[in-house]
Amino acid sequence: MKHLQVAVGIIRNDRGEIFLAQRPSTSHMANMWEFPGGKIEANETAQQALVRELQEETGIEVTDARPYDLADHHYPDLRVTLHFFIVEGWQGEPYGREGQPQRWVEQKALVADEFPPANHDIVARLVAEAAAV
Ligand SMILES: Nc1nc2c([nH]c(=O)n2[C@@H]2O[C@H](COP(=O)(O)OP(=O)(O)OP(=O)(O)O)[C@@H](O)[C@H]2O)c(=O)[nH]1
Ligand SMILES: [Mg+2]
Repeated sequence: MKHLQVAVGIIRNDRGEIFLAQRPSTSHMANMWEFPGGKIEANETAQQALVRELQEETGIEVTDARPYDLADHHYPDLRVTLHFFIVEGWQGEPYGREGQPQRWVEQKALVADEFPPANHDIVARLVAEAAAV
């Protein structure tokens, strides 16, 4: 089975809101909400892929990102390892550069069911940490 390594950015602003994008209707996990990101190429570190993907998908230049968590998931047709980063420094203003709908959501108001199954534990962790503040 194909196994993808994926770099994913949890972009958080100073109001504690997180940037979400909607996956295209024709993609894997169509129409689900996601943290922007994409596949790590063979010649890249996870961090390099993160910077490149956020440039391509949201137009921002990442200046501060730190590793947050890893998630492994087996979809019926595909295995993914997601490398999550918390992104709290960037230049520019993120937007759906590939035309995808976007929204900012308070961290404590994230809803796991809106995300692909591979994200569920991470979303639960983010909500729990927001509630603990
Ligand atoms: N970007 C992103 N991908 C995720 C998340 N959760 C999750 O299961 N994935 C899965 O990770 C895989 C790769 O992500 P992707 O489709 O964004 O990759 P990419 O930007 O390189 O896509 P491309 O092939 O169109 O260039 C997909 O199968 C997608 O369903 C998430 O929160 N963000
Ligand atoms: Mg992507």
